[in-house]
Amino acid sequence: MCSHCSSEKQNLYEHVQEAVAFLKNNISKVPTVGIICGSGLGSIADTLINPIFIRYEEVPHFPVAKVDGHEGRIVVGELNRRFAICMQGRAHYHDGYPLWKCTIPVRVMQGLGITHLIITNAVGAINPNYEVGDILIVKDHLDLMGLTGTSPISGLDDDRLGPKFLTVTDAYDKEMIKVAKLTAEKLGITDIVREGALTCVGGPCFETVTECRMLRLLGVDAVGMSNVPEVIVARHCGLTVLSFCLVTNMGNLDHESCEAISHASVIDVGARRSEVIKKFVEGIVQNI
Ligand SMILES: O=P(O)(O)O[C@@H]1C[C@H](O)[C@@H](CO)O1
Ligand SMILES: Nc1nc2[nH]cnc2c(=O)[nH]1
Repeated sequence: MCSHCSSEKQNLYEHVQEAVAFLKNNISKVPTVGIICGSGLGSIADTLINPIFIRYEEVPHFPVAKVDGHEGRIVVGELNRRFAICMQGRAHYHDGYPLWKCTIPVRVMQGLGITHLIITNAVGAINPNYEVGDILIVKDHLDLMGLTGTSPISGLDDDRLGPKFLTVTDAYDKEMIKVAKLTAEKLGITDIVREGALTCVGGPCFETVTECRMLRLLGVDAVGMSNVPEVIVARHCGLTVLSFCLVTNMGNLDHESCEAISHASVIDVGARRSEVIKKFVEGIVQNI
């Protein structure tokens, strides 16, 4: 790690407080719900009434989103009689940020007052029974990055940020999952809603056939390049979490039928599902 990054990491708590103080000066009310929008899912923020926009670049110590289709701004506003804060886009590990930095927005939202966080992302399906356009409610994860030494909470050594060791077997809140499933029933979309296990890889390469087959053997249903580290940090700072993914492509499990995956097609699937996803999030927020 460069000396600049290590001093930034050592001062993470203070930096989060500075970002919180900056945003408190720009936001009139305390948000209670946070939402992180994945690739192609930025339109979730359009559901907020009387929105205020703040670009990530303006917020001290915030990591800046670098991927196309990630607007890179905070949107705050009313959502179903709640005051919500939405991250319209995120920074990824493959953008060159360490995971403790990618996840600063989670800590900042907690510092502002949210209690519940909805984390979304785009994923490739590893479970061959899934289909493009499905919504996957995450009930567990395989933290490949953490298992191999790249956890967003390693080396923080600051009790003010959270405990040194963390249980994540209960990370995916059962009540929130129940609310999400009930919302799917009310919307009549249970045929496209799945429940399963997610893994996050560093990217930015989409997986090869051999990699997808390995992930299938490891028992995951979908693979993405985000979400899991944010869930870990959200639990580290005591938030109640719901995580769901949009299946934007099938993982390639077979050399013969192998298809190229592009970021443009990922965004396109998100755009095509945007109305359903917006109603899904609105319904969930109404019932938490
Ligand atoms: O922000 P998410 O994780 O949804 O972004 C996904 C993963 C890669 O950054 C990109 C691939 O298309 O979209
Ligand atoms: N790792 C990974 N991330 C994705 N995000 C959207 N599709 C994919 C995929 O196939 N693999």
